[in-house]
Amino acid sequence: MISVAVLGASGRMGSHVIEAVNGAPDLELAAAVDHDGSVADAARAGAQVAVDFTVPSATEANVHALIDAGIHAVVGTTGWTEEALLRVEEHLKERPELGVLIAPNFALGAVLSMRFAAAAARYFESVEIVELHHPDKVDAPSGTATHTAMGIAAARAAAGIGPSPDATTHDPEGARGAVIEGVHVHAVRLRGLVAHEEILLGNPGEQLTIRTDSFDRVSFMPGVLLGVREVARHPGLTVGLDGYMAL
Ligand SMILES: NC(=O)C1=CN([C@@H]2O[C@H](COP(=O)(O)OP(=O)(O)OC[C@H]3O[C@@H](n4cnc5c(N)ncnc54)[C@H](OP(=O)(O)O)[C@@H]3O)[C@@H](O)[C@H]2O)C=CC1
Ligand SMILES: O=C(O)C1=N[C@H](C(=O)O)C[C@H](O)C1
Repeated sequence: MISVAVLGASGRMGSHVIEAVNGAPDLELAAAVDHDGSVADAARAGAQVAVDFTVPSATEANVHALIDAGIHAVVGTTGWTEEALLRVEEHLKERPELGVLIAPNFALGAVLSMRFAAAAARYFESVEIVELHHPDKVDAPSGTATHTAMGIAAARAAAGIGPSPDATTHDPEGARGAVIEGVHVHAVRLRGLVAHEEILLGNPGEQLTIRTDSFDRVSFMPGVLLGVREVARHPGLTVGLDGYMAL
């Protein structure tokens, strides 16, 4: 049995994770921690792995506290910067036996979309991303879109491809969206949506669209459970669930 703590327990994701852990024969729920609790509660309860679905402003401190407490971490919370990831990597040197997985998206379709987009990006002149989410989401662009853009940018740089063509010289309202490593990202917030992303790739006379849709948060649970089961076997920092998959 793996003993699991859930941070952000009463949130939209945390409540699904609790249900998924309770339904898994090889996992047991050690602690459900919310805003008024802390990582110390997870440690006192003997958790081996903690799952964090909290808020961008809290997640880094949670991960450092989990490392100090000797608890493996599976993190879905978004908002991570390169500097914050480096700080976690540095901290893990003190506890080389621990694993930390930070995954911007646990839905298998989204994980595959990111891989497909990076593979396709070198064959198309233009690429842009549209992410679409429920209006209660606090961060934009989404962690998934940011990770997708970074993967695309890395693939294009490795292939020696420059930025997508764009004649825009006048955009006082920022209509061309955020630009992440040269890739334009557009964020839609709409009641009724859960989590969706389209990667649009264009060449003269053709377009490839890669689209992933999470219609329900149950879509994230197989990936979260994979992370919980695998994290202790992957010491150090892993960014992206694809690091645990045979892709
Ligand atoms: N990687 C993935 O596959 C996915 C990632 N996400 C990401 O997960 C995060 C959470 O999303 P979602 O569940 O929709 O958000 P919610 O706002 O529904 O849930 C966040 C929860 O965290 C609690 N919380 C805030 N601070 C702390 C803290 N310091 N310790 C413990 N709990 C805390 C909040 O409590 P209170 O309300 O009292 O402040 C709330 O219950 C977001 O960053 C989102 O982008 C979402 C879906 C999938
Ligand atoms: O807040 C959400 O809902 C989601 N957040 C993650 C992100 O920012 O990419 C993952 C998924 O898109 C749902």
